Amino acid sequence: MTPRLELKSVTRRFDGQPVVDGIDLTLRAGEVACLLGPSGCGKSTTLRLAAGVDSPDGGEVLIDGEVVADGRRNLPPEHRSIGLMFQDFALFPHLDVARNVAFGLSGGKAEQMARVTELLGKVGLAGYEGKFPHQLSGGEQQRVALARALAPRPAIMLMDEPFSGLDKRLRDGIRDETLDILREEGTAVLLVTHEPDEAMRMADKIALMRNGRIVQVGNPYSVYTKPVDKEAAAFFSDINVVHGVVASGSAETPFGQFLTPGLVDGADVEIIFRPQHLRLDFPRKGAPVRPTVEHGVPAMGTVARVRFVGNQSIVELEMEADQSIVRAIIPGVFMPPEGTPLVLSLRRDICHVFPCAVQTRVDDPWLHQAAE
Ligand SMILES: Nc1ncnc2c1ncn2[C@@H]1O[C@H](COP(=O)(O)OP(=O)(O)OP(=O)(O)O)[C@@H](O)[C@H]1O
Repeated sequence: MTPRLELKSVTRRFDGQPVVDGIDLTLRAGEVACLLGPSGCGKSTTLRLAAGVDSPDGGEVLIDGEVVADGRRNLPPEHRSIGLMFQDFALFPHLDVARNVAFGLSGGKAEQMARVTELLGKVGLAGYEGKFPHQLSGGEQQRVALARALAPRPAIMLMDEPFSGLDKRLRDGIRDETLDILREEGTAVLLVTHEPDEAMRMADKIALMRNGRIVQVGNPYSVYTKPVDKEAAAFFSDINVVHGVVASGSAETPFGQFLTPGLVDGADVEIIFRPQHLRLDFPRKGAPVRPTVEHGVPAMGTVARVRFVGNQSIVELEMEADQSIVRAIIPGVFMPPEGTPLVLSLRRDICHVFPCAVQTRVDDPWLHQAAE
């Protein structure tokens, strides 16, 4: 099936610097894709190139298989069958809700009003036709903006941080409703966000960006559980880092050995894991701490600090082996006193082994089997 939107090696430079640096991305009918990355990595510029409000220096933008921009020509946004929603969704203040929604519609008056009524119903604003933007809350304005963007039945909706102006409680609800409506309308969506939670919640596909490039693409589960590098792992949550040095195909750490195939002896590696994956147990008197295939070697640590944050407890521990600090997130209330000795264990299959920067990486960087 021809993708709805395709970016091929798209490049954009400002002042000679590549801000979008050879991006490849496809968006299929009905798909919701997120461009996710830190501030300044080039997400909005990529979206603007897809929209046609900016033109690429190199590469191609295709819509339904037709080249709409390639560095020489640039089809304007109004001819691309796209809907746009930006953070500053600016409704026309002097037009009522009905006329705001009908703004981009062609056809007869009755037909236009039928579509307006249909969409206002969908966004939960039936009967709001005659109100003006200043009479609406932020959330209601956002819904009108969505209805306006959807009115001409765009094949693609391009959204740039559209929910960031809304307060958090409102945001979650509107985000879900928006997604339901977009799916109902069958619109393909490219959404820009710097919030991993938002991307995980909304996207079928996440394209993680850094310095103008896409460093990883996949569904939320694979991007979260199989990060391509330490930065990709750290973008989604706090991480713990344990160091090791390669000797004969594995690295020794306080949690036992980790396999490091393809890395030369003497190479520094980092073993990455998320705090919610660290298991804590009280030591059993007289029972020795035994390694298992699944968990490797348990390590000893003592509680350095505990914070209770409502639905979970964050426990900082000092590792006995090297006095480094690791963090565990335990659901519910777990508040052992400072200085309590605990046994720390770690499932091998959720750890990621990466060589430290500047070394060459092997094919399967998230390798993590027990070496014992
Ligand atoms: N018209 C422009 N002229 C010069 N530099 C620009 C222009 N537009 C964007 N930039 C620069 O390009 C870089 C990427 O900007 P962009 O807005 O695409 O990033 P972003 O990932 O969307 O960031 P944010 O999440 O903060 O919106 C930034 O350093 C920005 O200053």
